[in-house]
Amino acid sequence: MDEELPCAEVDGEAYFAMEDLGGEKPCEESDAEDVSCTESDAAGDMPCTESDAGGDMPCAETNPKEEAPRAESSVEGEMPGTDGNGEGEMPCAESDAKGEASCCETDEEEEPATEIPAASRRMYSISSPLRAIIRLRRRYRGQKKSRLHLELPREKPSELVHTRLLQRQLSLSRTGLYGPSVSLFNQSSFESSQYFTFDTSVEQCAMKKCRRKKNRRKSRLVLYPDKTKRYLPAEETSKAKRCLVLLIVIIFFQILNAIENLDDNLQKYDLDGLEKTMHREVFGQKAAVESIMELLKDYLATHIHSKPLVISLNGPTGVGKSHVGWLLAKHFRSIMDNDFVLQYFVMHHCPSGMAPLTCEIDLSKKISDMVTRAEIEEKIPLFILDEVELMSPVLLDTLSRFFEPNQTNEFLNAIYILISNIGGGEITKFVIQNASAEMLHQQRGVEELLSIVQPVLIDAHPLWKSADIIPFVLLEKTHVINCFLEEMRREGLYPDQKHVESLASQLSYYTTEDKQYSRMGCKQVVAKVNLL
Ligand SMILES: Nc1ncnc2c1ncn2[C@@H]1O[C@H](COP(=O)(O)OP(=O)(O)OP(=O)(O)O)[C@@H](O)[C@H]1O
Repeated sequence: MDEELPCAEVDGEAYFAMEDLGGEKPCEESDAEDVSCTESDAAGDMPCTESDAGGDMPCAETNPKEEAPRAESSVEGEMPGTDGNGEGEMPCAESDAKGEASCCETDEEEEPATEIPAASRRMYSISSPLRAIIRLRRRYRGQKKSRLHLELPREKPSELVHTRLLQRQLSLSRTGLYGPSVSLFNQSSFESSQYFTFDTSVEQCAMKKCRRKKNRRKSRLVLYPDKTKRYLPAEETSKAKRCLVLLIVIIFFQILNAIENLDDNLQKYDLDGLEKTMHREVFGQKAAVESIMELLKDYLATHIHSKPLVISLNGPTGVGKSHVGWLLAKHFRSIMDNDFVLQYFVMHHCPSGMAPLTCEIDLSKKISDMVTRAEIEEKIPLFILDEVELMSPVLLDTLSRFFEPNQTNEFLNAIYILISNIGGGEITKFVIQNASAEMLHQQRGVEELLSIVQPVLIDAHPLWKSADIIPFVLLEKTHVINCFLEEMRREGLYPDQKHVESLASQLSYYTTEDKQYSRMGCKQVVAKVNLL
């Protein structure tokens, strides 16, 4: 028993220790130790006997795939020679009976007959309970090994082998079964061999995993720095901001409403219709008509003004100033009531025999009453003052006070049309001198003409400083013919072209190189037609 017990304890470890020392030691070498071979067979988890049976498998082949089933079979007690032989007999006999390539059967065939009985005898000499303990211990170790494989599933097969070899080396060195030389060898090889590196790598791997986890936690902390809030700031509702937005919206709608009101005013006064009428019935004064309509459109676009609109129609006699006055009065009377249009003729309303103070009071009363009524009804009154050149300086002064901007609103919302032939001589001279040039009917010519006429008017009275001056130019012969045709149609006469031309030729003209300008305009046309 002294020799058998160590053998029983050594079991698989002794065998693996020999493998480690010898590298790939064939089974015959391990079989040289009878006990180890027999125990391996008895346990059924040692591959050495199989390699012996095959004769070509090295003993170092510790294929886990082959070990696992053997361990299971041992646990289940299906190993031949133990469970099959219930009396504790060697499994070899039953294995032979079944015809299976059992390990012991192979040993018996290959090993000398003298050695087999000795080994069998030693094994048989161990009592059945002891062998059962040995078997249980081996099964437990086998299960432990298989558990180790499951714990390291990603390791490569070669690395697994090295790991197991290292574990067994350490086990051997602890037990001291192979003496101090073996322990020393294992210790030195463990310290200097490549296995140490591998083993360390396993630990490093575990360390790296731990570090990775720590890093992950740190990275999460980085996402939420200490001085940063970890929640979205609550939106503060500012009342001032709401009020500002409301104010902007109100202003926007007021602007929109004002724009619509502008269109409403233009439609209310039908300025487009007025413009068409003016272009149709006023001859030779295209620039003047356009200027008048532009001023009216600008002023009548809104009801709020800083000063009244004062338009001064100036030009020589008979060119259509009063005619335009009549057309404006007719149009605005058709749009508004007669109460908001005043035509003031100086020779008629303030004759030469009347006291200037009376004319002043009368004119002031007429204007004040009309603007007051117009303000109540939100309308803009129109004052057409003709023959202004005949007004006394006192009346002009009175009139000028109504043009000032520092007044109440009702006086600011009014249109004054001043008709006079003041500056007519300067306009006639300018037109004759520039007859050949086309600038007369262009903006540049109008501006130049204004620069001549305006000083003359302001010199006559300062009220023209606040007036928009519209110069009426001389009418050409073709315009005079049109005046005849229009007047004959108005009187119901047949407009014979040759007759009209002969009538027009009876008037006097300013003759230039290629044009004829009527000296009296169309003033004599009415009288000539009345003679027909
Ligand atoms: N440009 C014109 N287009 C159409 N008709 C005109 C034109 N000019 C004058 N007439 C006709 O001649 C008549 C007299 O013209 P109007 O009274 O307008 O002249 P005026 O410029 O006012 O001259 P005055 O300064 O002497 O009063 C008008 O009744 C009108 O029929």
